[in-house]
Amino acid sequence: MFRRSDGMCFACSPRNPIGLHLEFSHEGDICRTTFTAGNEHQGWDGVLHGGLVTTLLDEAMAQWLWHRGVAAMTAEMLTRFSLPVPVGVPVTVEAWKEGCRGRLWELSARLILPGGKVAARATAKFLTVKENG
Ligand SMILES: CCCCCCCCCCCC(=O)SCCNC(=O)CCNC(=O)[C@H](O)C(C)(C)COP(=O)(O)OP(=O)(O)OC[C@H]1O[C@@H](n2cnc3c(N)ncnc32)[C@H](O)[C@@H]1OP(=O)(O)O
Repeated sequence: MFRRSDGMCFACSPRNPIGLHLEFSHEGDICRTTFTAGNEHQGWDGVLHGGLVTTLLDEAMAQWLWHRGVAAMTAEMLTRFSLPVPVGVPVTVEAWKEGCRGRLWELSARLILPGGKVAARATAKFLTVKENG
């Protein structure tokens, strides 16, 4: 059993002082957010840390599910980093469903740079979990 978020989600809570403060919109089958990384988010100079690229993709997929009333946890995730993501520019992250079988959900996500190039892609499996409120 997992408790509902107490509002301190690192990725999406507006209350988390060190969080990413992501806000999501939903259009058809796509869940979308934008994010501009700061210097505090970099690994290599000027480049968003890969772990945070994965966080953005993971959260977008989780929010696709959450928006539809599905409480699920990431059980497996594969990320392909195709291009460095520069800090200081707004990037777009999109997620969508690939399939569902019982408790198992398969989703994909991508991170798009200004100009339209895809810098990272992910596929993930989520498992529905029980919430106790
Ligand atoms: C306010 C806004 C908030 C917004 C939303 C909240 C914020 C979201 C945050 C982003 C999302 C995250 O990062 S979540 C955090 C990162 N993830 C985690 O910490 C998860 C850690 N793992 C776990 O707790 C667990 O392994 C679970 C819950 C994922 C699954 O455990 P379980 O429920 O006991 O299920 P289990 O018996 O292991 O598996 C059930 C069935 O699924 C199969 N199965 C298990 N894993 C896989 C897999 N990767 N691929 C295929 N199949 C799998 C098993 O073989 C089994 O098949 P069969 O025997 O039935 O045939």
